[in-house]
Amino acid sequence: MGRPPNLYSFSDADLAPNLRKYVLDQQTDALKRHNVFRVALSGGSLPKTLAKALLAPPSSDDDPTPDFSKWEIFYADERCVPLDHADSNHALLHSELLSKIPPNTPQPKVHPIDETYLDDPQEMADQYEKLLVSVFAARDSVKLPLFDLILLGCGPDGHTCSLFPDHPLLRETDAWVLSIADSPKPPAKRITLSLPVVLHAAKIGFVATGEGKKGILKRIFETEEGGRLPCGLVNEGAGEKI
Ligand SMILES: O=C1O[C@H](COP(=O)(O)O)[C@@H](O)[C@H](O)[C@H]1O
Repeated sequence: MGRPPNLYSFSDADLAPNLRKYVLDQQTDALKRHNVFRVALSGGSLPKTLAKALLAPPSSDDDPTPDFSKWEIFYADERCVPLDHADSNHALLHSELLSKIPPNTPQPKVHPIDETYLDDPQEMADQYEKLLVSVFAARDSVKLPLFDLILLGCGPDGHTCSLFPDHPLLRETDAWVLSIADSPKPPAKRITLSLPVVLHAAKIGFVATGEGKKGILKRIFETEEGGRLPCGLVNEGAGEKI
């Protein structure tokens, strides 16, 4: 078991500045380490919340700003749909955040899925894994990719990425990227980072907002069975890497 997670609770008004500080602190650390900030982002409610945090004007001259020219963005999970489809996590991030980064400023490098493989989730996962290998294991072979930050959502059933409760994918130990063709939440076909990849990240942050998340957070943190839900497994397994 890793370190117990830090839990923070904010009013709606305070979430954006605090999330901004958390993300930009990770940006600062990553840029000091290797002059690039490699993040994996979830879909669902996260892109909107993140956009609100990152696109706000700095509150003071000392407030760090996102240096998107140094960002490399990957997807923690993605649905096997076209990149402009309403169900696409990339489409969501694009409409909420990417499209709003001022065009006259340097843009992040974004790694969406390859649409060639929409009908073949396993091939899609293999291709995304190859992409991760080319980025994270270009010079040395590594057992797992080391993201500087993975930002996760928490579904009302305790799923995170596209790792669902009691699903056999939770037991996968080798692959970096997995496919799922029977997601209980539509669309059925998706790809997702594996649990070992998520747990290996330098920093992992869950962002859960709104009344609707109260019940599942209670289950995760206050019941024994909550520890076996995907979100609970991340909490149990994560530890400080850097
Ligand atoms: O299907 C998904 O759901 C989770 C949770 O979404 P939320 O709307 O409850 O925040 C999300 O993190 C994941 O990326 C997405 O594919």
